Amino acid sequence: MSDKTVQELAGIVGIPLERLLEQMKEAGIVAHSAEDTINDDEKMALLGHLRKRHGKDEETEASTAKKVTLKRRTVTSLKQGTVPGKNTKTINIQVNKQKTYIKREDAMSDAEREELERVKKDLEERAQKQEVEEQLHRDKAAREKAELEAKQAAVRKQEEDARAERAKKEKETEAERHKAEKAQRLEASVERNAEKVRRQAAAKKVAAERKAGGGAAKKTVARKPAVAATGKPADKAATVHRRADKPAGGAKPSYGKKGRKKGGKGRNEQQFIVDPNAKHTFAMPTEIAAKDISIPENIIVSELAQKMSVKAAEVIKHLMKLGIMSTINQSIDQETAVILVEEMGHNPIMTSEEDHETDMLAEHTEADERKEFPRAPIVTIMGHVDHGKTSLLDYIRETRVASGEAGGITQHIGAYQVKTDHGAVTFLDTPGHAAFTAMRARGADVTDVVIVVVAADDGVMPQTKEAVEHARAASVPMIVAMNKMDKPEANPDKVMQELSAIGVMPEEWGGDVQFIKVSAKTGEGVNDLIESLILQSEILELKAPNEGKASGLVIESRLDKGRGAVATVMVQKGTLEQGQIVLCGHEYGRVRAMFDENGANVKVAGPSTPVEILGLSGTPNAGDDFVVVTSERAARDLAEHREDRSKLSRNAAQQASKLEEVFSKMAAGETSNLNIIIKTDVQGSLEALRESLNKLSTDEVSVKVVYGGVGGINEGDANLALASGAILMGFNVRADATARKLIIEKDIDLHYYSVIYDAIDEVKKSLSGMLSPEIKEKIVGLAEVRDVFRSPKFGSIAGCMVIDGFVKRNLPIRVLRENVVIYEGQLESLRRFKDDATEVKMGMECGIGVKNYNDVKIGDQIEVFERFEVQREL
Ligand SMILES: Nc1nc2c(ncn2[C@@H]2O[C@H](COP(=O)(O)OP(=O)(O)OP(=O)(O)O)[C@@H](O)[C@H]2O)c(=O)[nH]1
Repeated sequence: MSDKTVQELAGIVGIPLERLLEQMKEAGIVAHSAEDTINDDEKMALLGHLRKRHGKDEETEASTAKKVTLKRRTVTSLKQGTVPGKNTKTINIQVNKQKTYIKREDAMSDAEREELERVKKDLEERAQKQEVEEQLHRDKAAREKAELEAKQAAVRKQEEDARAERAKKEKETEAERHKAEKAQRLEASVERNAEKVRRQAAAKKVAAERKAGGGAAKKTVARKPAVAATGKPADKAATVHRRADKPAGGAKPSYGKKGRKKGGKGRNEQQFIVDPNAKHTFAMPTEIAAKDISIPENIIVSELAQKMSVKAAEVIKHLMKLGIMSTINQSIDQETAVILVEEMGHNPIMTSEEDHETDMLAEHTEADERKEFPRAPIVTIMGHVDHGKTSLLDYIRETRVASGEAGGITQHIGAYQVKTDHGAVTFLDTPGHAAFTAMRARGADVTDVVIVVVAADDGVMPQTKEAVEHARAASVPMIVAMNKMDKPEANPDKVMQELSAIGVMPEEWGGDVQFIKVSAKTGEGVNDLIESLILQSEILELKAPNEGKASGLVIESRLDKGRGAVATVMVQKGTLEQGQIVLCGHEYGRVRAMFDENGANVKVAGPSTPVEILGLSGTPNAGDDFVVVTSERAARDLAEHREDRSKLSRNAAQQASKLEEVFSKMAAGETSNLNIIIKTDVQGSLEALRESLNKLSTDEVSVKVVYGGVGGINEGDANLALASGAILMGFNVRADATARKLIIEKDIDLHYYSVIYDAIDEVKKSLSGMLSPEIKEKIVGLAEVRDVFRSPKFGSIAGCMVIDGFVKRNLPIRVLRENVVIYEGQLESLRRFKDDATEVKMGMECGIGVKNYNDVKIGDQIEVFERFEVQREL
């Protein structure tokens, strides 16, 4: 190692010159400037000093071995000799090995050592610095924590103070409220007592006056001074009135003998201030207090009035303002009621009857949180006429049911269950689309799977397509049964082709519909069909709870002589037990007895089981739901509620057309809708007219026959025309007297026709705005046939009474029987008391001879009319 200047050493070690000089100074090495040299000893001395300063002992350091020498000696023996075991010589061979390990440090160059030292020192300094920093950090954290805790304590204290303050205030307010209430009560009590005193005084006065008037005046008058003489009552009266700041005499007449007695008994009267001038007044409310009025789907006018605390007449008046004529017992729909309630300054709250019913039902039925288990599929068979639906059902029933159940089939009910090795299948024995759609129309989707039966010898027919459509519309999976496979002409491929053409793709062709070849005659494939049904139900994962109260649907019902109402129900959930109370649509009752499809008495029925039940109050409709409820009373209430609801909705439906019409007319204008009511003499004309008129609808105008019927026009027809804003058309029929009155009164548009073409032509022209001058008929008079005479000259002569207008000779007439035109012709003779007459007025009798008509009868009417031309206005 060579000597180096301080400057060079500082460069090597990598520390500032000043610092090195300082450290050298501390180590006792004399060096003043950068140019001073520093030898090896001095360097070592400096290093030793630095180590010492950093807590390391030079000696210890020095004492640690810098070199380690390992020595090993091995001795081996070698035997020498010709004959083994004799004259042998052993030679020992010793091998000495020595290995010296030198500590790496010692092997370092000075520069490297210095470098190492420098790094060490640097690390040490950094560690020191870090320690100081950490200490500072710890101090800071401790300070912050203390501060935070202090703050939290302050906040807690503040909160506690606020709470205490609030509690104090509440206590005070409560005390004040109590005080105020007490004061109020006291005041009210004072007022009540004062009122009592006033009333008593007044009553006494009246009594005294009456007595005075009835001869007892003397006595009363005589008593007065006596009372005054005692001083007592007078004093009391004086006390009372003194307090009221009124002269004592004011109350004098009120105190007779009785008054004194009373005064003596009850001291209350003296304690209160009485103002005889005070009057009990009633201030009329000046504003309507808006109420929340709950409005169901339909509400009776009187009920609505009651809810708003007004008279029904008031409600009717407001309805009139809205253009609605109603009576007190009429039901109005929710929409109208809402408008009305708002008009009358209240807040309408719409409620749904369904919600109400659901709430009512929920109280008495089972909440649906029950555990579900797999159930049997419910199957409907559909298909074209004569394709074998009934035969297939019969085959299944006969083979399965008869073999499985003792006693065979004794009874036929609308559904039955067959048991198979793989599980049960329930068949709805109502083949055909009508039953299926009728159930669906009632919202009863009871079917899980549809079997579409197609005769393999016949192929896809119109009703097959319809069946497919129905199954699709109901989103029910289908299985195709290709029936009559026993027939030689059976062609299943054709069936598959035809069905796939309408989108029913067989599984074997890559579709999702199972096609099964069966024969209802031989039974071939029926097992496969049932198995595929079971498979389908497994795919559908049909499940239902089989415990708890039952619910389901009515399949059919009938009235049986001796047994009363009999309903076949399908249990969908839970278990139905004999003796339970059921609600079935609008009917209810205790299940007196239950029978299965074989007529065997059963006590319980689980999901997918059809049973016949006895004990209902009436026959429910197919598709009605049934539920088991807790009590007969609840069942009756619910049944009545449902009955009311349906009545109300029937009423409302009748009215809805009227209301709708009012609004739609306002919104769409007069020409957008042409409603027509037609009455005809025969059904054939009605259908022809209805069809032709409905076809006249265009994009701009919709022609709608809102009602059509056979027979004369009656009051109901006129009312309906009024309600629906419809025109009335009589085809060879006439309006009766009451209808006529209403028609005239309400200015209803009535048209009579005798030729269908005329009716259609007129409507068509009026729609296209091409109205030609109109030939109008005016009925000028009406005579009623009271007697019929035979005249050799004129044939039958009708002895009539003119009941309306006048009858004039030479005018055309019509003969009406029960308001239906039976003859149209000419008046041939008109006589009054054997004299010819030109005109006979209302209220007079006359004899009418009708040209070429001899069939007139008592009770007929003879209508006299005239024709004239009217220029149409567009
Ligand atoms: N050969 C043969 N004839 C069958 C088969 N299935 C039904 N038939 C006959 O086909 C005819 C019609 O059968 P139904 O069961 O009445 O047919 P359906 O579809 O119920 O007829 P509707 O009730 O009128 O719609 C009857 O004469 C049955 O005997 C079958 O698999 N093979």
